[in-house]
Amino acid sequence: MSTGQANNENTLQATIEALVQPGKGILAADESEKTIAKRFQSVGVGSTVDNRRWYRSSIIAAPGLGDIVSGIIFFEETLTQRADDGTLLPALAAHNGIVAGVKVDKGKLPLSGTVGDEITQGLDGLAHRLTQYQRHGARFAKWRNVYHVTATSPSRLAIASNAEVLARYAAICQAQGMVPIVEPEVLMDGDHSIDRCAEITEAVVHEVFHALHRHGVALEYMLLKPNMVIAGKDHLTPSTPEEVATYTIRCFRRVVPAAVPSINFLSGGQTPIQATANLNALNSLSKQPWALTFSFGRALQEPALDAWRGDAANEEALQSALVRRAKLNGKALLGAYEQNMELLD
Ligand SMILES: O=P(O)(O)OC[C@H]1O[C@](O)(COP(=O)(O)O)[C@@H](O)[C@@H]1O
Repeated sequence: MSTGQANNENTLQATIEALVQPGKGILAADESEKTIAKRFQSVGVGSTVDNRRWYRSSIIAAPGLGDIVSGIIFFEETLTQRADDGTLLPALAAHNGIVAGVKVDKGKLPLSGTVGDEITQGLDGLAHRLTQYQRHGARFAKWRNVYHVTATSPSRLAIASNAEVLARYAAICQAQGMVPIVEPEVLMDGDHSIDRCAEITEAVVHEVFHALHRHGVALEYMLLKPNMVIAGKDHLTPSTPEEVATYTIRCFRRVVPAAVPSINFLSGGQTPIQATANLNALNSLSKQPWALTFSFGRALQEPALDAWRGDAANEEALQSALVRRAKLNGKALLGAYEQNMELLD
């Protein structure tokens, strides 16, 4: 092994140790411009550069957040923004005991040759961008692929080509000393059953690990950010936490190698309470080879956005709503969350 490779491995290992800590998870605050505009609109706020800067600096600085959140995924723009007192936001995160990462994909496009499938773009120039992100303090990266579920989708082509792209991204990150978060998201949109979600998730994640192997990605130095196995939002009967836990664990035991240190679930449109209850059920089963934790976006931020509603005077309420939700998820990591905790302050 060359000295460069050994240095890289030491860097990757240090980042994994900072991110994968008992009782902690990751906060996803990397909404693209279109997505953050939707989230802000839901609480009557316009998505200006300064509103995004102010809101994100408030969540990053939330007192006590670092006790439950080991890392925050930033959107590119956030890396170079400053808090009101002039502190750069990655430095603010470090000050709160939190590692900064960054979303590096460039969104999705229709996948030619398919009906309704999409492919994520952003590989061109990625190595160069990573160097810049690292200079701004990012130590890990995230790339999201999406898979729509219908009776005939996703196609084999979508499963194969998205896996290839995700593996190339992960290999480029590791070569630069950045830990990749690998996110294949089987969407919850639709009326499909939990069995259909399990079938697709198993095929998708299996293909992703096959591609990661082909590209020589070291599984010890990556994190997986998948969907939970759950029925579609419009399915007649919603999945119970016990069903979600049983199906999810069965699926991932089949296709995720034990070398992966941690599975950090996305919330995917589950309500905050539902996501916490499901995470709790996942951690109530027998011990698994990987940590089972969160990398929630909406399920952590919804209460904070609601408390804020665009008024700076609500900063304390925003921050305490976020930390409260994070703490409830912290309980879920121990399998110690109970629904009546929602009523407590
Ligand atoms: O804005 P985009 O690129 O569509 O991403 C949407 C969001 O999906 C996530 O990957 C998962 O978020 P959720 O937990 O809200 O499903 C976030 O990291 C990201 O902000």
